[in-house]
Amino acid sequence: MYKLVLMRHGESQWNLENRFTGWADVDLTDKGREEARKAGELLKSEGFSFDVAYTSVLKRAIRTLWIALDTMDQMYLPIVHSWRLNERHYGDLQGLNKAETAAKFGEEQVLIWRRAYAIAPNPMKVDDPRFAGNDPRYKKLKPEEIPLTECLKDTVDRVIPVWKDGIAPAIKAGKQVLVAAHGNSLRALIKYLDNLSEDDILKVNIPTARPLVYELDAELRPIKHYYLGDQAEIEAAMAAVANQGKAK
Ligand SMILES: O=C(O)[C@@H](CO)OP(=O)(O)O
Repeated sequence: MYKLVLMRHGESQWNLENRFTGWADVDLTDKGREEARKAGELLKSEGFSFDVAYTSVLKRAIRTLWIALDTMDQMYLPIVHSWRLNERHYGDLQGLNKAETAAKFGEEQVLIWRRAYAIAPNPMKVDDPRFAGNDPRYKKLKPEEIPLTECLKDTVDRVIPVWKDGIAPAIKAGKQVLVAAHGNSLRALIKYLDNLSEDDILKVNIPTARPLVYELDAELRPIKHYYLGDQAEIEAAMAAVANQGKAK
């Protein structure tokens, strides 16, 4: 039996401000840093120790990983950064307030933009200053790999190669892997691992900086999964994520 730990980043500035984030490179709040520290404490107290970590190229996930590894006294770990683990690109919505968008376009429309499997928000324009093609960290990507918007299906398609070519072989080689990423890139991985239907993944909301343990069989099929920590707190944090798209 193998174990894999998935973790969303701690609270970011735009989580606090309730803004669509996607590929915007927003940092953690003080609370987010504290959440990452607590996650590291929890992992340490539960006896976890890792051999390699995977993360995105966005600082909220990277910093969460650094803080957790620092807390675990595992800063020496090799870290693989992959753009494929970035948050789902939110297209033209990036930067907008979720509640204000719900008040303007309706909660139902915002739920579609946030959680529909195959419907993406309107694309960003290539001459938009927010366009990732202008950012040096993406200069090695093929133009068609740089998103202007994504639905979760698009995110699944670009996350799976880093699973198949990086994370899965590392686990099979006996390495203990920690993945620090984002709400929707982790939902993409979870949809694939658990073979969830489009309806089932719609209801999955991932709380910030809560270690999610997957137990996997020899073929890396999930046996079970569970969050470490106070279950009532985790339930409340998941409900709070779901409610971010309400008009208030
Ligand atoms: O804004 C985002 O990029 C994501 C994660 O914070 O939000 P949501 O849960 O609305 O998909």
